[in-house]
This record gives sequence, structure tokens and C-alpha cells, in this order.
Amino acid sequence: MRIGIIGGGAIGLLFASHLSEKHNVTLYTHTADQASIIQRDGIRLIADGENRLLTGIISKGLDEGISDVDLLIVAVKQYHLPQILPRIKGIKVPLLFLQNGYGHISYLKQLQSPTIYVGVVEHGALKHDGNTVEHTGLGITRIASFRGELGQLSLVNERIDHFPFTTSEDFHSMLMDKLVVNAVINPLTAILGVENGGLITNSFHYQLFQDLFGEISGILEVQNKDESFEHVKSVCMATAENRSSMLKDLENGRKTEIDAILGHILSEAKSKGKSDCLTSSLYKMVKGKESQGG
Ligand SMILES: NC(=O)C1=CN([C@@H]2O[C@H](COP(=O)(O)OP(=O)(O)OC[C@H]3O[C@@H](n4cnc5c(N)ncnc54)[C@H](OP(=O)(O)O)[C@@H]3O)[C@@H](O)[C@H]2O)C=CC1
Ligand SMILES: CC(C)(CO)C(=O)C(=O)O
Repeated sequence: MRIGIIGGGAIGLLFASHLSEKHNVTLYTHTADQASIIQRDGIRLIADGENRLLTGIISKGLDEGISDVDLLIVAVKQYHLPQILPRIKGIKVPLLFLQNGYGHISYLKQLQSPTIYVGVVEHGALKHDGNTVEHTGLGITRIASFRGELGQLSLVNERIDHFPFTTSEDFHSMLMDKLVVNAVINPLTAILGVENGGLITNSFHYQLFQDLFGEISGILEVQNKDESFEHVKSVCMATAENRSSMLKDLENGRKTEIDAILGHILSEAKSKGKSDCLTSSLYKMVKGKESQGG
């Protein structure tokens, strides 16, 4: 299959390297410089302490335009989407969006493609430089249909070593499960400056963790609160030594995904008339840090 991937960040590089084992991959980068490095040197994938060089991946700047592909994967951050959408609005091939949060859903209705999938990536990936990515946590990619038939997506039936896919029936609940995880763990770790496990092992942080979960699960009207709480806690413990993506973004002076995560929850709270004290305070704290460069 001819797969196009937009975005040469951690997830774009990770997907390009793994998918290139079985597919003809073209990676569309933001800068022409990054594309020429990948075109010349390939992508270096670091996993389990080993380095693998994947050549044969075509790379182009997105400005050059998108050639014929059978599937187009969008692997940019949610806040990059307004720049990308004009380029993919008229495209009719199946599209797969991999953003965290829920903010991207409101953009999808304007697209013309009859087949749109959304995915939740449970891998950890760290970009070292323009053509090097480390697979820091082996997980799974869950895919659900936003529009069109999921059965058409052959990726989910393939076996790619260390890169499994699975399907979910309902895109809303799939994204909500991940949203609750990111909404609780990311802002707290970012503001407290702790690794994920620190939210559980420090009793004061744990109280905040419980309070924030209580508020967010109320706003989102989570059905099975006990199960959802245990899930968030288990992700925290399984990734105890991780610095969350939001903490890393602030540490590196980058923009965070707070609008796609807590921003969405705040607008839900507003439309449902629910209390959002803690969520709103954390939102402002992250925005404040972000605006002063971390
Ligand atoms: N990293 C991880 O472990 C995980 C990430 N995710 C999610 O996946 C999504 C992508 O994350 P991640 O890969 O880490 O993010 P990165 O910031 O590493 O990558 C985003 C990429 O998009 C590129 N980009 C921005 N604007 C454009 C444009 N106009 N045209 C083409 N490319 C563009 C950026 O290029 P440039 O830098 O040159 O501007 C950058 O390479 C996020 O929503 C994230 O939450 C989910 C689970 C795990
Ligand atoms: C699951 C978690 C919280 C792992 O760190 C994550 O997705 C993130 O950091 O964005």
C-alpha cells in the first residue's frame, strides 16, 4: 500500500519507520531540510538499545504537494491542524488522524474524504533529531472510524513486529478514555514537575490526582468512574518513570496540547453548567508557564 504521513515529529518518524517494513511510505515534513536529510540518510530507529537504519522512505516537504497515496496519516499536533487542513480538505483517499485530546474532532466534518479514521497511539516515541526516533514504550495503536467503513483499513489485520494495531467500535469512547488519562496526568505532572509515578507515590499529589479525576469524570459524565479511575492510575504506574509529554513540552519551551486536552473539557463544563474549578486553574497555570517559555 502507498502510505503518506504528514509530520516528521516523534510519531511521524515512528510510523514511517515501522510501516516502511511492509509499505511504500512517503513522509511529508514541515521543512525541505528535514525531507532532504531523510531522503539522503534514511530514518534511524532506536529500540531496545539497538539502532536500525531504514532507507527507501521517500520524504518531501509538504509544500511540494501530496502525491497519490492509498492512506494518508496525519501525525502533527492538534494545534498544527489549521495549517494542514486546507491542503487535505479536498483529498478523497482514507485519512487517519493520530492526535491526542478531542479538539481535532471539530475539524473533521469539513473534510471531503468519505473515509476518516481516528487513532489513539499508546506507544512512546522520542525524536532525537530530524531523522532519528527512539521507540521508548511499546504499545498499540487503536483505530476507530469517524466516517466510513473500518473494514477497508487493511493495516489493522497486518502483523508488523513491535507495531500492533487494533480496532475500536466507537471513536468517541476510545478518544474519551485516552482524554481522561491525559487530562489528569499531563497537567498535574507539568505543573508539579514530577514523573508520572510521583502523582501516586506522594500522598499530597495523590489527593490532587483524585480531586482532578473526580471533577473531570463528572464533567465528561464518565459512566464507570471506578473502572476509569483504576485505568488512569494503572497508566500512571505503568509509565511511572516517564516525564509526560506536557511536562517535556514545558521543559523544552514548546507549545503544549493543553487546549486540545483541558480546553475541550472546559468547554464541555461550560455547555453543561458544571463546576470546573480545578480544571480551570490548571489550564491557566499551564498556559501561564507556556507563555513565559516553560
Ligand atoms: N510522542 C509520543 O510519544 C506520542 C504522541 N502522541 C500524539 O501524536 C501527535 C503528534 O505528536 P508528536 O509526533 O510527539 O509531535 P511532534 O511535535 O514531535 O511532531 C509534530 C510534527 O509536525 C510537524 N509539522 C508542524 N506543522 C507542519 C506543517 N504545516 N506541515 C508539515 N508538518 C508539520 C512538525 O514539524 P516542525 O517541528 O519542523 O515544525 C513536527 O515534526 C500529538 O497529538 C501527540 O499528542 C500520542 C501518543 C504518544
Ligand atoms: C500516557 C502518558 C501520560 C504517558 O506519559 C501520555 O500519553 C503523555 O505523556 O502524553
